[in-house]
Parts: sequence; C-alpha cells; structure tokens
Amino acid sequence: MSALGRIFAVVGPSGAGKDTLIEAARKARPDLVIVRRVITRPAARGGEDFEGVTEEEFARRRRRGEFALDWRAHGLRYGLPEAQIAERQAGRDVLFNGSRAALEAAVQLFPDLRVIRVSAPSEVLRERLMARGRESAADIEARISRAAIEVPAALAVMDVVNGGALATGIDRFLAALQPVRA
Ligand SMILES: Nc1ncnc2c1ncn2[C@@H]1O[C@H](COP(=O)(O)OP(=O)(O)OP(=O)(O)O)[C@@H](O)[C@H]1O
Ligand SMILES: O=P(O)(O)OC[C@H]1O[C@H](OP(=O)(O)O)[C@H](O)[C@@H]1O
Repeated sequence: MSALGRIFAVVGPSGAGKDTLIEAARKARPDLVIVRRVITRPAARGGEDFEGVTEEEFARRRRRGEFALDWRAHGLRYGLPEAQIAERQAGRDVLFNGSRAALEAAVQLFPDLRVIRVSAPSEVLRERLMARGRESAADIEARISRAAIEVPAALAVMDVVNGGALATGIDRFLAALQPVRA
C-alpha cells in the first residue's frame, strides 16, 4: 500500500493569482492531482477549469455525499469531489483552490492540510480583477472587501507573495509544493 499523498489548500484574496499559479503547477508537476471544483457558475472560457452546475444539481450531489467539502462565497457554491480527494490514498499529492472562510472545516477534515497563502497588494488586486474582466465593477469591489479575511491564526501557512513578476510568483509557488528537507 502507498503512503498517503500530501494535501494542499491554495488560498488568498481574489486576484492574488491562485488559478494562474495552479495552472503553472499543472505544467511543471504533472504528478499533482489538481481538484476540478464543482461551482454554481456558468462555464466560462479561460481561467479555472471547473464544472459548472445549477443550484439544483449542486444540492443533489451534496445530498448524495459526492463532495468531501463545500462552501459558499460570492453568492456561489463550491464543492470538492470526494473521488478526486481520494487519489491521496494512492500516494498522489492533491491540491485544491480553497476558501479562507472554509479553512477551519477543511482542517477538521484533513488534519495534515498544508495551506499555501497567495498574496499581492490590494491596489494590484483591483487592477488585475479589472483587467481580467470576469466580474462587474460592483462585484470586483465586493471581492476586494474580502481581501482582509485572515487565515485562522492557529494554522501554519506557507506564504507565496505574487505581487510582481509572474515568473517569480511561480518559482515561489513551486517551492512551496516541494517536500520540506529534513
Ligand atoms: N504576477 C502576476 N502579474 C501580473 N498579472 C497576474 C499575475 N498573477 C496573476 N495575474 C493575473 O491576475 C488576474 C487574477 O489572477 P487569478 O485569476 O489567477 O487570481 P485568483 O486568485 O485565482 O482570483 P479569484 O479568486 O478571483 O479566482 C488574472 O487575469 C491573471 O492573469
Ligand atoms: O474569500 P475566500 O473565502 O478566501 O474565498 C472565496 C472563494 O473565492 C474564490 O473563488 P473564485 O475562484 O474567485 O470563484 C476562492 O477560490 C474561494 O472559493
């Protein structure tokens, strides 16, 4: 039997670059299982690879116990399919794009959770969200207002600052995914 793979939650404010860094890790680390989230958002071109479902379908899957963990944010529901998390059992490292507000619940479920916190200055967040153009100006302001949400103080986190050149952010992110040397 293989040892249990590691499990990583990538968190941080909207615009910090979580999806961008995760996509870079997908190329650099083909061994990683990157959880494909189920979200009650219409499928969009570009950005995160997720499964878009209706509220009804989300609720149905939740009732059937298909999600290891789920949460609400930005008026949307997000779920992590249990079947993908279970890849850990085969010794594979698993990574998911998480919510700071749902980290307490995540740690209850995965006591060995490794948290990677991605950050960038708030003026940079706003510029990036406006350039990305996925949300309205009002939605962008609502997202910026969540920028100050803290990771629970008791949790150890690995910080990845992605406020400047993307290549630097990617290097830092890949380093955070490496096993710690004894
Ligand atoms: N280091 C960087 N330099 C310049 N632009 C960046 C950098 N990192 C990410 N971006 C851009 O910023 C925007 C936001 O990045 P991304 O969508 O990855 O953020 P996110 O943290 O996943 O946000 P959300 O939580 O809203 O999904 C994207 O358009 C992305 O291309
Ligand atoms: O603000 P907090 O609670 O950390 O995160 C809330 C949610 O916002 C982001 O989703 P999206 O990719 O922007 O839809 C995160 O991935 C998370 O699911």
